[in-house]
Amino acid sequence: MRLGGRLSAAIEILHDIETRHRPAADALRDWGLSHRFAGAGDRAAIGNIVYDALRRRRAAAWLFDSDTPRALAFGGLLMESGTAPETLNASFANDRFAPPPLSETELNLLRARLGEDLPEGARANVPEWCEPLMRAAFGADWIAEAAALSGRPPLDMRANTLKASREKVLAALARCGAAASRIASAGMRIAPVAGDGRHPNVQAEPAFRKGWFEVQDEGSQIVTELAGAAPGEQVLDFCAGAGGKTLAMSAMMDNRGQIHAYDADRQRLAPIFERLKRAGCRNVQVVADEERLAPLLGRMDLVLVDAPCTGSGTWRRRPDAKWRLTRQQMEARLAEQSAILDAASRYVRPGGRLAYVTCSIFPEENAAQAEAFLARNPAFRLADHDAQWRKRFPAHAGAVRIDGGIVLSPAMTGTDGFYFACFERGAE
Ligand SMILES: C[S@@+](CC[C@H](N)C(=O)[O-])C[C@H]1O[C@@H](n2cnc3c(N)ncnc32)[C@H](O)[C@@H]1O
Repeated sequence: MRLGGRLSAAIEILHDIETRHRPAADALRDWGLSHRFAGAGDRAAIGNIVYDALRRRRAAAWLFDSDTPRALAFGGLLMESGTAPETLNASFANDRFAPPPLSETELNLLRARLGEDLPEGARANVPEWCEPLMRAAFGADWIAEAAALSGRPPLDMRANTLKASREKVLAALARCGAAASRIASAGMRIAPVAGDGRHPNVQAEPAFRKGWFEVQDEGSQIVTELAGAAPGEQVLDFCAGAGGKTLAMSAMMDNRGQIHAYDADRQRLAPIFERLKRAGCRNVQVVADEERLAPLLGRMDLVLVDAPCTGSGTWRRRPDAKWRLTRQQMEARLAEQSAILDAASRYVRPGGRLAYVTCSIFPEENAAQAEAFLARNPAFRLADHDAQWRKRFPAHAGAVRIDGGIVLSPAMTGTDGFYFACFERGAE
């Protein structure tokens, strides 16, 4: 397919996402299934146009004074590629699958707007109602932080040290362009794709099938390292889901001690069994019924709450979720977070710790939850996060924002946005 055909496909898929309120990944997959002639390269290029349009939706809409799928697709492509509008039009010549070229009116508007500074909202590319939340999180840096959340993400992996060192995995992945990541101790990174490229399918690599590594954002690896599960400890992973952090903790514990991996939603836990087997984790017990946690009350060295949240820190990877999120949904997550924190805290032994994690950058889900938890639960006190960060990552002192706990973000740490807070239960 030529660029024009790919752009037409992206417009069709954006239309599907907008009108049927579908997740972008589902709309792309369905398009691929009904257009089998399109090769992997075409599908990747179309996916890039769709995701770029969604990541920079407000800027694209401002460029065209319109938020139709056509405006978003053209706008995202022009901004990401830096192509001149006239050059794009010229590339449609003799391409019967190309969309109608940019009209004179559109060209005139673009000529004016591409030379102007984008207004704040368009530079930030977040929904209007989220702007005060971003300001509260990052103060004067909020636009730069929001803009970094609108970029393309890298592909991050974690070497599974139960089976292989990072050096060994990097050697096995040499042709994929992976390098050691900056902060996480077992992290590896493949840079964001450029142009119409795509990341290699690392899960098809023999090293993946042998369990030598997992795909996991570096931010997720960092917060798990901060939680600090140690060999021999008793750990409860209270929101284990598919087990991303369970697996990482098992490796940190060198398979010694015990992790109890619980999730309120059985379906979410389903993939964990296969993952544990492949990764060679032998110190994990999966628990699907809350009643079965009763013997653990007051006995855990560490309880990890990887809470359900708005996911605002992951908008680079799931830009469609950015525009679907509502204040009501956020309120629902806030209520869940405080209830889960209270429930999970009951399992911490005197002298033990409770780690709270979200993949959100909004203070209401983060520092405000931490503060409210401490006010409700005087047996706990906030850990010294600055000291904790410096101890764990001495080469990166000052790389993060301390807001009650620790804030990570694409602009500060080059990772997804995450929050980590640790509460220590007093010894009795
Ligand atoms: C952020 S996800 C967990 C991701 C997982 N820890 C990982 O690293 O792959 C949040 C999880 O919390 C679970 N959850 C929601 N409400 C819960 C509750 N009341 N108790 C325990 N888990 C809950 C959800 O089912 C979901 O799997």
